[in-house]
Amino acid sequence: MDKYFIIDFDSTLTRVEAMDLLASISLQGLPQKAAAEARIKELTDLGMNGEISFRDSLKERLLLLEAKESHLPPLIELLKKQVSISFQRNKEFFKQYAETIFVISNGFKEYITPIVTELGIKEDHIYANELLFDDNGKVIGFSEDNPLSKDGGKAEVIRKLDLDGDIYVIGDGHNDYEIKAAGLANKFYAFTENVSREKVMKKADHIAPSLEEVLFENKIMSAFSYPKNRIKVLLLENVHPIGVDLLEKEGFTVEEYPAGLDEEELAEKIKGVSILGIRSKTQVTSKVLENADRLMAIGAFCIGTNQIDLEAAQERGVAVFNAPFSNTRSVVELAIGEIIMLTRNIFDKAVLMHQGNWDKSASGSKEIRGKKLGIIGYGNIGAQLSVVAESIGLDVYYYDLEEKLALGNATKLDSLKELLQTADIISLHVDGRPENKNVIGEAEFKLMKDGVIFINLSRGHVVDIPALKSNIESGKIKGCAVDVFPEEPKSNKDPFESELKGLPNTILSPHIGGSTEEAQENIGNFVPNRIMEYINTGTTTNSVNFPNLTLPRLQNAHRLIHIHKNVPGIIAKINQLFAKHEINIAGQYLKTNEKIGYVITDIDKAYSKDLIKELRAIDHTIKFRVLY
Ligand SMILES: NC(=O)c1ccc[n+]([C@@H]2O[C@H](COP(=O)([O-])OP(=O)(O)OC[C@H]3O[C@@H](n4cnc5c(N)ncnc54)[C@H](O)[C@@H]3O)[C@@H](O)[C@H]2O)c1
Ligand SMILES: O=C(O)CC[C@@H](O)C(=O)O
Repeated sequence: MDKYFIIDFDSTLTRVEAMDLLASISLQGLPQKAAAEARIKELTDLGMNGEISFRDSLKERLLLLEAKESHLPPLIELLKKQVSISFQRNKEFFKQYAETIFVISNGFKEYITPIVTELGIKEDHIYANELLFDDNGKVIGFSEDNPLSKDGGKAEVIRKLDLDGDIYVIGDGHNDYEIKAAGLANKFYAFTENVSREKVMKKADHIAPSLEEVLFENKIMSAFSYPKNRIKVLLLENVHPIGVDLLEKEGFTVEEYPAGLDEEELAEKIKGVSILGIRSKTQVTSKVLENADRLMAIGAFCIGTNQIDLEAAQERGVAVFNAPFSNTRSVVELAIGEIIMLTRNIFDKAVLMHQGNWDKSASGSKEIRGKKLGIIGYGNIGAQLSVVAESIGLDVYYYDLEEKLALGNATKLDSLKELLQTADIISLHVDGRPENKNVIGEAEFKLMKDGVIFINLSRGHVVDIPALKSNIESGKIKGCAVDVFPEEPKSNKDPFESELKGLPNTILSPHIGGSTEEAQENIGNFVPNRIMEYINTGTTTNSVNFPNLTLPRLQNAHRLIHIHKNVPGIIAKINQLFAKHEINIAGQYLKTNEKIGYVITDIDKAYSKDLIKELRAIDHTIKFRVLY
C-alpha cells in the first residue's frame, strides 16, 4: 500500500507565512505598513485556528497588501532561505518519495512552485491558489474557482485526487486538520517546528516537532538515525538560559526545573530522560541511575562532579561532562576579595556600622602584602589563585597530593602539616572526592598558626564544621569565609541551617563562588556543546568518566558506537561480525579505561539489521547506538 504525504506550505514547509513576507515587501515605505502588517498576522492566525472563514481572511489580507507582480521575485528569494530546517536536512526523502508527496496550500502557486520544485517535489503535485493581476501588474484578487480559496478546500482537492493508499497530512493549521476530520487522511501530524498552535495540536494524531519525527514514525530513512525531539533533556538547578537555548535549538525536548531534586524525586523523574543537566546540589546516585532507562549523558553545569556516582554512570554507559574551568576565575576573585576583607576585619566592621556603631581603629587590621598564603589543592583554581595572589604581594605556598608545577615564585610544600604550620592565610581548593571528607578537622586546626585566616570555597564536606566553629569561637581562627556546606538548601526558597551562623568575622555565602554572569554564561555554552558533540558524533573529549576520544566528522558513512565492559576479546568479536557481514570499515577508533571500552566504527552506508542485532548481543555490551 502506498503512503501519500500531503504537506502544507506556510509555516510548515517554510518557517514563515509567505503573506507576511509579501506584506513587508509590498508595504515598504507606505504609511499604513505597521497597521496593515499587524492586521494581516491577526487574520492569518484567526484563519489558521479556524475562527473566521478562510475566504474572508484571504480577501481582506490581499486587499491590505498593495502587492504587485514585481514583488514576487524578491519574495521568492527570501522564501528560498526560509525552508524549514528539517525539510532542508531531508532532501533525500523528497527525491525518493517524489511520486507520493503533494503540497496542498491555501497560499499562492506563483511563489510556492519555485520553492518546492527545488526540493524535488513535482510541479503537478502542487495545489494552491492563483493570483489575479490587472494590466499594470497589481494584485487584484485570486481565482475564486479554485477550491483552495474557500473553507474545506484542501479536503476537496484530496477527494478529487482519489489517492489509493494511506494518506498522512503534515501541517500547522486547522485547515490541515480538516482533511483528517473529513475522513480523508489516516493521520494528521501537527508540525510544530516553526509554530505551535494549541488548538491544532490538541486535534492532531501526532505532534511532529520536525520532519524526522514523521519519517521515523513511518520507518523512512531520514537525516538523523533518531529524531532529536525524542531526546528528552531534563535541566535542574537554574541552568543558564544560553544552555537551555542551545539544547532547544538542537531540536531536543527540554524540561527545566529551577531547584535541585532529592534522590526519590529524581529516581522518578529520570525515567525516559536521555540527557540530564545538573549543578552542585543534585545527587545522581546509583539508585537514580538504576531508573535511568534512556540516559546517555549527564552534564554537570559546574566544575565539581562529586555529586554524581561517576563509576555507576560509567558502568551503565552514561557519559558525564562538566565545565572544568568556566568559573575558575570567579572563584579566585572571590577568594582574593575575602582574603582582604577578613584581614582588615571589614565584615565585622560593616555589621557594626549597619547597627549604628562607628569603630575607627587599626587594631587587628593588616595588609596582605608579604603574608604567607597556603593553598591546599593546587589544581585549576589553586594554581590560578597562586598567580593572582602573588601579583598583589602575597607569598604563596601550596600543597597538593599530586606533583604540580609551581607557578611564578610559589613554594611547593611536601606535606599538609608543613603547609598548615607555615601559612597566615589558608585557602582550601581540593576536589570533592569522598576520601576528602573532613580533610580539615580538629587535628589540622591545631597545627595552624594562631590568628589564621581560613577560607573554604571548595566543598562543604571537606571541613569538620563543629571543629571549625570551636576554633573560630576560641579566636584561633581570626577570620573565616565559607561558601560551601555539607548540607545546602535545595532551592532559594528553603531555609539555610548551619552551626556557623552568627560567628564573628565569618563570611558565609550561598555557594556562589562560581556564580558570576560571566561564569554561568561560559558554562551554559561549554557543557551543552560537549553533550551535543557526544550525541552527534560520539566525541568524548572532556568527559570525566569516559575514555576521551575526539572523532572526525562523519561523512557518508554510518557510525556504530559500542560501549562495553573492558574484558579481553571484544574488539575481535566486533570485527569478526563486520567480516562475516562483508562490511567495509572506513575508520575505527578505540579507547579503554580500567572499566569500559569505547569503540567507534565508521562503515559503508549499507548494513543489515542482523548486523546491528548481533553487535548488540555481544557479551559485555553496555550500550550500542548507530549514528548517521
Ligand atoms: N564555591 C564554588 O562555587 C566552586 C566553584 C568551582 C569549583 N568549586 C570547587 O573547588 C574545588 C577545586 O576546583 P578545581 O577546578 O581547582 O579542581 P581540580 O580538580 O582542578 O583541583 C583539585 C586539586 O586538589 C588536589 N587534591 C585533592 N585532594 C587533595 C588533598 N586531600 N590534599 C591536597 N590536594 C588535594 C588534586 O590533586 C587537584 O590538584 C572543587 O572541589 C570544586 O568542586 C567550587
Ligand atoms: O553552581 C553550582 O552549583 C556549583 C558551583 C561550583 O561548586 C562548581 O563545582 O563549579
